[in-house]
Amino acid sequence: MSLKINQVTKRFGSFTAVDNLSIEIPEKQIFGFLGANGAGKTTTFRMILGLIDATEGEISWNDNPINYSNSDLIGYLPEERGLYPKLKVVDQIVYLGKLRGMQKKDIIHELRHWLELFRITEYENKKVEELSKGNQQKIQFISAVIHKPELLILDEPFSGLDPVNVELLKKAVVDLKEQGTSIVFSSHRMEHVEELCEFLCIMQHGKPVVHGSLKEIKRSFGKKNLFIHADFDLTFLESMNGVVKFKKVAEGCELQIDKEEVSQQVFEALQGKGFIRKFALEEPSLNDIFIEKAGESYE
Ligand SMILES: Nc1ncnc2c1ncn2[C@@H]1O[C@H](COP(=O)(O)OP(=O)(O)OP(=O)(O)O)[C@@H](O)[C@H]1O
Repeated sequence: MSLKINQVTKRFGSFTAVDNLSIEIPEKQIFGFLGANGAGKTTTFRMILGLIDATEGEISWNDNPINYSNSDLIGYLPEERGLYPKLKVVDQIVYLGKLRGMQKKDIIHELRHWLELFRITEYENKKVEELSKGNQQKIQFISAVIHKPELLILDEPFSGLDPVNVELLKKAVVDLKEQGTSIVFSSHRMEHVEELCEFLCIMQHGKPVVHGSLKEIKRSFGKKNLFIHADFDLTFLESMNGVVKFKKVAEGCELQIDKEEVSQQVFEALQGKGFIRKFALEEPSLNDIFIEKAGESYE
């Protein structure tokens, strides 16, 4: 079971928004779909959902094309949130659940479970417009998962949430994955992707520039980060061979080095110069990788 996007292109007139994209999204995983503004993420989501047609190529779920007969297997949190402001939360979710073919009593049961999980049981009978933006977003999330979809697509699920609510939603996403849901989500916040995703794809101008497992992507990037805190001036490291980036920070510096062995040379160069409080070699962050691979249009 997996989502297959096979040689998919989407053109709007002469503009190509998605350019011959082929990826397979593994089942029961959380897959990160990343890219700068305008890279083609939402367009891809809309094609997966069948809201717009691909100009070329096919998209399938478990080897079946996605159409009206199986679209209930998918849940979608759109980037442009859309709830009915005048409806009560309960009426809103019952309405959406019924559209998905559910019975009212099952919808209410599921809704109460989610309201409890999100700590907003008191809003069941409130109108959507009376809720804060963050709480409305939780209701929108509930509307995407109420029918227990096999595949859940979340477009920027954490935007506009405070840190406590980000954690609540992250936990909900991880729990759904553990229960067997396949999840694809887009985010501009690399730390969320790093924490949640085992697999990811970074898009640029409609094409994937990085694609695979997070571990493998980090390993193959080659460069590493070196964090040094010392009570003497470290500026001389900037011109060392193998040092790609140098950033001065309050307690020392952060270096990007082009291979692991350079850390040994840096270590030797520091000897006898004074007291070193920290010397740590770390994997590149996803943010480093994103900026190098897709940063051009992000800046
Ligand atoms: N209906 C449309 N007609 C014309 N161009 C469109 C249409 N929908 C999207 N585009 C263009 O396609 C490109 C990709 O847009 P898309 O919304 O998929 O990007 P995105 O990666 O989701 O960006 P963001 O991070 O800003 O949400 C953009 O240049 C956008 O202007």
